[in-house]
Amino acid sequence: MSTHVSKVSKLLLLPGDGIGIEIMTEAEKLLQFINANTELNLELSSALVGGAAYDQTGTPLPEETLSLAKQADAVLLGAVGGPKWESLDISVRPEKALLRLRSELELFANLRPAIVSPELASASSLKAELVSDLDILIIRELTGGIYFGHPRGVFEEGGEKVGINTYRYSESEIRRIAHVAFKTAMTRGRQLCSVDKANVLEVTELWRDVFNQVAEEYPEVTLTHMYVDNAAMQLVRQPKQFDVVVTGNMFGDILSDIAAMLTGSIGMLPSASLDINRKGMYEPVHGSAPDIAGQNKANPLAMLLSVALMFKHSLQQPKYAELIEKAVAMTLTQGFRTADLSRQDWVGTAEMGDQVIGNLAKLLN
Ligand SMILES: NC(=O)C1=CN([C@@H]2O[C@H](COP(=O)(O)OP(=O)(O)OC[C@H]3O[C@@H](n4cnc5c(N)ncnc54)[C@H](O)[C@@H]3O)[C@@H](O)[C@H]2O)C=CC1
Ligand SMILES: CC(C)CC(=O)C(=O)O
Ligand SMILES: [Mg+2]
Repeated sequence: MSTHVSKVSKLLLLPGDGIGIEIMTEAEKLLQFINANTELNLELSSALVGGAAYDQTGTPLPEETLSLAKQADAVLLGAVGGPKWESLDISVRPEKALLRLRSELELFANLRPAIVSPELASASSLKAELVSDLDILIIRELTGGIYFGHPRGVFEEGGEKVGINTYRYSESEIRRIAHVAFKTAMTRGRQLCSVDKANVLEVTELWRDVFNQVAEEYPEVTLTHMYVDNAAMQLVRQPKQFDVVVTGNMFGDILSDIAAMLTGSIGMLPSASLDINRKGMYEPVHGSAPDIAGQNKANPLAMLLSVALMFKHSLQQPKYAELIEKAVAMTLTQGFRTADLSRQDWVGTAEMGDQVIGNLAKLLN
């Protein structure tokens, strides 16, 4: 009998709102299956975040949730927000909780892979030949830029209201994301495209200068620069020209939703948000999808692929990341599709999750 007891990994599950709850149910099923059928020892706990937390505690990010997140080895997040909380002041809206979590956990590096499996090339918004075997990675700076800069707010000025947000990056913030981007590019195709708006925004002129300086430390990587408006166009014109794309917080938010459609659906794009030690939070790129919430229609694959990223980056178990990715690919090859990927014969959120777990079971045997 084996006496080996593997280290306990403490995972915090934050379902949040809308379809966040449904897709997290599938992630939890997957994790419980792994716990019961492998040598891994995963300790799962859940906490409130977003609108659900606001309704129960009066704040979208209770101190208890933040403290559990800081103690966890990794955090999984579903999605936050929805029409119910849209009239609240921005300072207490569910989305603010997400920004604060990212900031408090210092998760400055957000990796958003857009990978097109051959089975889904026909589901893409582009012609299949433009996207088949596409594998690009968008790296988004996640704790700076216009979502965090000060001053911010709505002020009285000259007898009218003026709304202000500030696009701010320090040299050190740019340098640390640049190192992540260059190091990541070294592990892939060694092509790094930095996206900015340096023709009009001084902050991104600094961004470009710092990237050029850091590039000298990575001579094997080819660095190019592109303006964000062109990058948005190029992503849908010829996406395979990109390998790794790195950009600031808001540009990365927008470009990753565009990249999602190359894969067929925003329900396919996972993400990893990492701190300097690769401790992280893992969440799909999409939001709480109020239009389909509670209908068993959400695609859970972005969430399940985020679990795979967690095994790869925070738990140092690349074998399980690969197994989950394979189980997802098998499920697609078998023809299973949620409603976002197929007009007919689609399966619900729970059935899709069950199929992935069934395939994982086959791979483990
Ligand atoms: N990370 C997060 O928690 C995010 C939260 N939000 C919040 O979510 C709420 C809704 O935002 P929207 O702008 O509508 O963006 P969204 O990403 O929630 O939905 C956009 C569209 O994509 C569809 N969709 C999204 N995820 C899907 C999935 N897994 N399967 C199938 N279809 C899916 C939705 O049905 C909708 O038609 C807002 O309150 C917003 O602030 C938005 C983006 C990210
Ligand atoms: C609260 C938003 C910034 C969330 C979002 O749209 C994202 O992270 O992609
Ligand atoms: Mg977004």
